[in-house]
Amino acid sequence: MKPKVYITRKLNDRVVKKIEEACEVKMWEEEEVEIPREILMKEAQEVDGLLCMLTENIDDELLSCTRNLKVVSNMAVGYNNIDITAAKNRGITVTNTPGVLTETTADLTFTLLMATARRIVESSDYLRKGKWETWSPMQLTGQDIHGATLGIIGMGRIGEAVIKRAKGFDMNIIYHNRNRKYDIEEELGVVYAGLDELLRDSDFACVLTPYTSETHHLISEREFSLMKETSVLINTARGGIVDEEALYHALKKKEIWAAGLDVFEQEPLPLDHPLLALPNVVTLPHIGSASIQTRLKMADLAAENLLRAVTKQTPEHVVV
Ligand SMILES: O=CC(=O)O
Repeated sequence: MKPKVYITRKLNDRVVKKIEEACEVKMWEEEEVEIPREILMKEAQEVDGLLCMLTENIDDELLSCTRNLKVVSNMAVGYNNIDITAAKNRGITVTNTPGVLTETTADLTFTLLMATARRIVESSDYLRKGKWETWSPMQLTGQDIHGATLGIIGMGRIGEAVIKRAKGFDMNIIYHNRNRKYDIEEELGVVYAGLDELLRDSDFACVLTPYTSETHHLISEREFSLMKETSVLINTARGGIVDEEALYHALKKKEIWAAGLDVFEQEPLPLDHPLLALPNVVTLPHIGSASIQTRLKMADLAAENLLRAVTKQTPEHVVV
């Protein structure tokens, strides 16, 4: 009998066909609508494998309803949506999709940094709203990117890829990480800093650390008070790492100059969120890895991880 799997969002036919060669597949057929919790709970009960998105909360309650589940294959590199300890205690493998999205997410991180520094969205709206009546010396002036100091908080694969882009702009690069990365310091000529020192010295502070209980609200009121009035915060990691209320106040009080955010504490971001009322915040709907090529590679890798686990082989990217 073929293993049973459930896919929590419509994936492209090619990937689904590949999974169907080895498995009995059911899928939530919607692309833009999340699977309701009660349907997911029901579908997860009998399956051997679950291929899910970062939008699904795979918690202890859900895992406790499953009878045959062997693997949760997350189509994302971040896995804060999954209770890793609960999965481990039940002997359920959890996999993710690192590597394939590194360069694409670094592209978006740098795009967001540049868009925020040079007020690109605000300037485009200015023109479209008919406000452009003349050229004037200080109109829509932003911050220079070239020669500025970039502080990277969380030095993993994406951080390294961002550094390579920043070097093309002659930026000075400092980083903070739980463990120092001497090889990267040597290879890329970047300098380690304590978090407070990094916040004090950076013109652009870029959050790229995983979201865990230790990094929850890592950047909050105290941290914003250390930053320069001209500095820009960029977050393309997870919303919960930055205390959004503190960020709002820091921007209002002009403790920092602007923020570029691809991720939020609550996603989708409610339209009445106070951050959306500020002109110096660039907001994106969690599109870090959203290139056609990369999203297809992520789906392939999530499928490969799932197939390996349900056919008793070791997947390439095991979290636990
Ligand atoms: O945010 C996206 C991911 O973790 O892959």
